[in-house]
Amino acid sequence: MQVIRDLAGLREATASLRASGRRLGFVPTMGALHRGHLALVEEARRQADAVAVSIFVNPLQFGPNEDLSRYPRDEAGDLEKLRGAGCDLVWLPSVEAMYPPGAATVIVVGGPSEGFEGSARPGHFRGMSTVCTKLFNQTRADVAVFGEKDWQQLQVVRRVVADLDLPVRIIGHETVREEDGLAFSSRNQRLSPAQRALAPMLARVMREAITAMGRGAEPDAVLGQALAELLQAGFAPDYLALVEPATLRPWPSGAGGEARLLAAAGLGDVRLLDNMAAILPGR
Ligand SMILES: Nc1ncnc2c1ncn2[C@@H]1O[C@H](COP(=O)(O)OP(=O)(O)OP(=O)(O)O)[C@@H](O)[C@H]1O
Ligand SMILES: CC(C)(CO)[C@@H](O)C(=O)[O-]
Ligand code: BAL
Repeated sequence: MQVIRDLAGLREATASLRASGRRLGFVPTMGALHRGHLALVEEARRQADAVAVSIFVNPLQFGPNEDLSRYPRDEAGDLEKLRGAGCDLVWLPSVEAMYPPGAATVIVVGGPSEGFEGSARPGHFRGMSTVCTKLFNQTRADVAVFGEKDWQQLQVVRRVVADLDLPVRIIGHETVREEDGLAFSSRNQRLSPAQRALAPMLARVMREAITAMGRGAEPDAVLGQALAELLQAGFAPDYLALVEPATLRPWPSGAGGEARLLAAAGLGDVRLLDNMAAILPGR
């Protein structure tokens, strides 16, 4: 496994892969890797001949009062896990290499970046879209794999790639969960034992709401009740909303079909995200 820290080295390594006719799969991450990330690496291996993973905690997608300085980091552990997962190349750029003095271009996305995480974290999707566009250009990957755990992010990336005609195919991979249902997330490490014990309730309440709505219960009433349960249990819920899956527009009242239920809830200073498909019967 090659570990590359400078752009010239990356260009050389990816050019030699392409010269040998191999298709490159790519998994962008912010490190502190867990089983969710490793599932994306396996998916990239299925989709391509060689796999590159980037580890870069992107300052541009964190707001001034967010957890950039507290974001978990474990480079040695990550490299060990990636070796075991059969990754071919790890791209570890520095902040200075990614954003040299004078850098002044960002990607601003409308549509699916509006609302939800876009409202809670102003500038987040601009920073995420900018770094992903740069990473796609730096690696010249054929395929990139993203987790459905960050559903809105996945839709925003698809929008950027379509709108800017970027020559990379985006694949979404289903959310990987702990046995108790909690979606793996690097930030889970920052939950106290009591918060960690409570955290799976978010997924459970979402599943129960989806079952009730699937049986015809009125979504507003079901989601209102679910929010109240989360609040009562000690979460600070931000949203629990049914949306049209690709555009993230509000799901039309009374419509049937496959909606997406999106949720974000604070537990201490950790923001938990989750989402699930919801099949609605229509009225
Ligand atoms: N549980 C999971 N299942 C599937 N994909 C995941 C999971 N967790 C993260 N990913 C995906 O891994 C990629 C890198 O994500 P990132 O490094 O931010 O990890 P994370 O666990 O989402 O961290 P965070 O705590 O910042 O949410 C993203 O495409 C993300 O959606
Ligand atoms: C895609 C990403 C690596 C861009 O920094 C990040 O948003 C993430 O880890 O999901
Ligand atoms: N996992 C999404 C990236 C972020 O929270 O900044």
